[in-house]
Amino acid sequence: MKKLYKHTTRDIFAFVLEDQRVLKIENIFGEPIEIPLYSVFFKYFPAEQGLKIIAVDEAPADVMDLFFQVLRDVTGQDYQYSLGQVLTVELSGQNLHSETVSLKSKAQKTLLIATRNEGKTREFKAMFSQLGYAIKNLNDFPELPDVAETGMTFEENARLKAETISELTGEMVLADDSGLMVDVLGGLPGVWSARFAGDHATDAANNAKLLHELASTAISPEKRKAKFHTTLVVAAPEKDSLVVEGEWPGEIATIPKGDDGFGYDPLFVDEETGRTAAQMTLEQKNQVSHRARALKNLLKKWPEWLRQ
Ligand SMILES: O=c1[nH]c(=O)c2ncn([C@@H]3O[C@H](COP(=O)(O)OP(=O)(O)OP(=O)(O)O)[C@@H](O)[C@H]3O)c2[nH]1
Ligand SMILES: [Mg+2]
Repeated sequence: MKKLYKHTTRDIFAFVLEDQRVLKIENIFGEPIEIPLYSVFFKYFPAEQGLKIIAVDEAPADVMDLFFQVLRDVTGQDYQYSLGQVLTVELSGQNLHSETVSLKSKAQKTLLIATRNEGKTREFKAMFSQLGYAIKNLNDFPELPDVAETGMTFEENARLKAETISELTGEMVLADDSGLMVDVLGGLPGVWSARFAGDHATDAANNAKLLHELASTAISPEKRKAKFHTTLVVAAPEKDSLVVEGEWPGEIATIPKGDDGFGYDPLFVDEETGRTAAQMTLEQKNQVSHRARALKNLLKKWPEWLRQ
């Protein structure tokens, strides 16, 4: 039996079920779906014996309704869902036709991030693997130039990095410009975070300078309020770039704590938990960080932007 679920407003989309098993997911032309549009929302990870579907929250309500209709048919279970939640559904091997395996390679995409910072890249790799994307950075392309960060704002610098590399490669490119903003320093080091203690400064030198700057002026915790900021820009040929932001509130510790992370992580205390970012695992930091929040905002807008 072949069952067609036709999307009400986007008629390129259909889910095809055979004998109540997920046989394949294809568009109305019978082609396997490999467009990234909804793969951002619904990701199919064939586990060894089954299929794991992760639905990220920001799909339009009518798409979610369709998705749940399919899930109910396939599993016989009623899944509850609320906005802001990430839903993971695992279907057992017997429910699946082996053809689903080919979906993975079709859906697997690579995204180039215009950064040479391996700390950022590690975080993006973990976040994007949830969405079925592999990540490359500029260290994988030694022939590509360093883009000078001559802007005065995070957005200007992120645009410079994303748009320059996209023009040179002809590919869609994501760039991150981020930094630490300390209240009592009027938002510094800000866009100069990587260069606070001078060009090519080490993380240790930047951290030492920050502690030095705060030593006399900011004794009490209220005076040490700060936030991490990220601006993400996605650039692609012939498109206006997509720009989103994310912020993480906290304060600056008086001594470094923790060994994980990079940059100012040992000095940045998360407002909620009182732990420094370097005392968090990668997974914990990726739940709350400025970068994670910016990515969440990106996912809200990305599919619509890709369709334009
Ligand atoms: O402790 C930290 N945890 C973080 O999560 C974080 N995110 C940013 N930063 C700091 O801000 C600079 C960004 O500057 P930035 O965006 O120009 O990046 P970058 O120069 O290191 O690499 P690139 O992406 O430009 O190649 C970085 O170097 C760090 O000092 C962080 N510090
Ligand atoms: Mg930089």
